[in-house]
Amino acid sequence: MKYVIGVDLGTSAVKLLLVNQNGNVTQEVSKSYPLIQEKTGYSEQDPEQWVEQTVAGLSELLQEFEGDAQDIEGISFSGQMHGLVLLDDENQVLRNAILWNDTRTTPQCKEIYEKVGRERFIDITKNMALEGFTLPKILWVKENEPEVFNQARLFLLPKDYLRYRLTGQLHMDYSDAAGTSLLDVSAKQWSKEICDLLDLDISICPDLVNSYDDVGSLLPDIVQETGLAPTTMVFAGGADNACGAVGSGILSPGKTFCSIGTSGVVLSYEETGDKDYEGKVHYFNHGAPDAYYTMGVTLSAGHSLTWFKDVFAEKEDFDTLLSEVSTVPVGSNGLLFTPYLVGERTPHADATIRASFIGMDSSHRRKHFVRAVLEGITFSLNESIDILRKNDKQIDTIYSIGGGAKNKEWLQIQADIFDANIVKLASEQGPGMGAAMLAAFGSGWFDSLQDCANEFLEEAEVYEPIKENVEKYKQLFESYKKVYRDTSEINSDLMNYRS
Ligand SMILES: Nc1ncnc2c1ncn2[C@@H]1O[C@H](COP(=O)(O)OP(=O)(O)O)[C@@H](O)[C@H]1O
Ligand SMILES: O=C(CO)[C@@H](O)[C@H](O)COP(=O)(O)O
Repeated sequence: MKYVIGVDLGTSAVKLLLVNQNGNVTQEVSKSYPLIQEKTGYSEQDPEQWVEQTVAGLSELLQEFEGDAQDIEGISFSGQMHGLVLLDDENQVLRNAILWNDTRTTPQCKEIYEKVGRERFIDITKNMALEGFTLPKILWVKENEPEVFNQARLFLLPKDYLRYRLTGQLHMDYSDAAGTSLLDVSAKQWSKEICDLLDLDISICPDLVNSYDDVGSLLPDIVQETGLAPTTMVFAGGADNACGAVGSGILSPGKTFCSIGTSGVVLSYEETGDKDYEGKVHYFNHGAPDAYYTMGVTLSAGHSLTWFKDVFAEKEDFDTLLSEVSTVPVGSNGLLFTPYLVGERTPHADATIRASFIGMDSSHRRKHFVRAVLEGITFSLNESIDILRKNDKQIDTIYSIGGGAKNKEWLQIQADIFDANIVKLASEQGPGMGAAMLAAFGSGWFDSLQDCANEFLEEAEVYEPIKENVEKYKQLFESYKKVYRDTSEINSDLMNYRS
């Protein structure tokens, strides 16, 4: 039997999947690393920890692997998007990586619009200038840490740095490059115009490759440390959402997924890169050949539930915390939650907004808060679905992936709020599976990613919307949307009290 490995470099952990030629996940390893949050709005990680934990995870995987290491033909990567890794002329990391959920760069986003022009910027990058994206982070370092910036020769994204440390080769794939705000998304090339207008040397941008391209082999010391074979081919991989799309079969028009990980994403396949969504949703290059996708992002989706658990139920696991959700009625007895713990992206690009519980009543118990958190996260994702539907997308079936797809009640809540059939796949590890599929396709096992999806992906369960709940949620969604409008000014005042 032959195998491939999918490495998903997530925000909370790196997850490794060993997948055989039939698409079965035969081994899984997960290794976590911390976030570094020095101030409100800051979110960083030490790239060295990504490398250490991935190498440790690969060694563990290989120790337990009963086959011959040479049977593992390929490895590829899925990575948390947008994170800035700056390298000097000896390819040494210059500072901690600044991550996708770091929102310190509001002034730099303004500067981008001032110098490039909002319309022109969206025309080239197909996206708004958002705090989480990479370009404003580069400008922040340039302005705030000139001694660091002056040494910077190249920037990479998280999984590209990890791959560099495993292979010694420097590249970035199109799907991840699309999230930097420096790529001309339709033309698939770095934008010299944006670099020039912002006084950046275009040589800071790495060489571009396809997600399924063979980019070299493992370094001898990595082979030795992990037990992998030197013959294992390394494929570039892609942005976690592009890989999630591959790994849940979003490979043709009309297909949509909802992913609830640390962030939450609603993503839909696009055949071309030339539609005009005016930046209302993200519009990026796919991991599949010549394809694109649109998506809306809830910054704090699973993160809201994790936050609630850490603060109010530290010692419980998610299954215990969620065990009473089905005993709470639709609408959590009048308790509403908005998941803006770290600001928001879609539909409100707003780094200042913060979360709310509205409607607290002395009858409410912890279980009401838990259901309200699940409903609030799902309402937020429904705002993205709303935008896509208003742009003539037909969304009647949604593939649900990520940690949030582990809970049956939550899957039913998704079906009822989205008013769509929710399909849970046999593996909810979309991005890791997508990375493995890129390695399988790159290794020549299949003629196309679609053929690979036909072989690898299996629908496990379908959740249908319950009419009565759909109606109740439709009304509540209108109240949910008012919370942003009515709390944004208060939250902006409260900024003065945050440190
Ligand atoms: N058993 C569970 N039931 C419901 N939600 C869960 C469960 N386990 C984890 N989650 C949610 O999934 C999130 C993690 O999802 P994951 O896809 O692993 O994230 P990431 O790739 O961002 O690290 C957690 O933040 C949590 O909210
Ligand atoms: O910023 C985005 C997408 O634009 C996030 O989706 C990140 O890519 C990280 O996601 P997770 O760690 O939640 O998977």
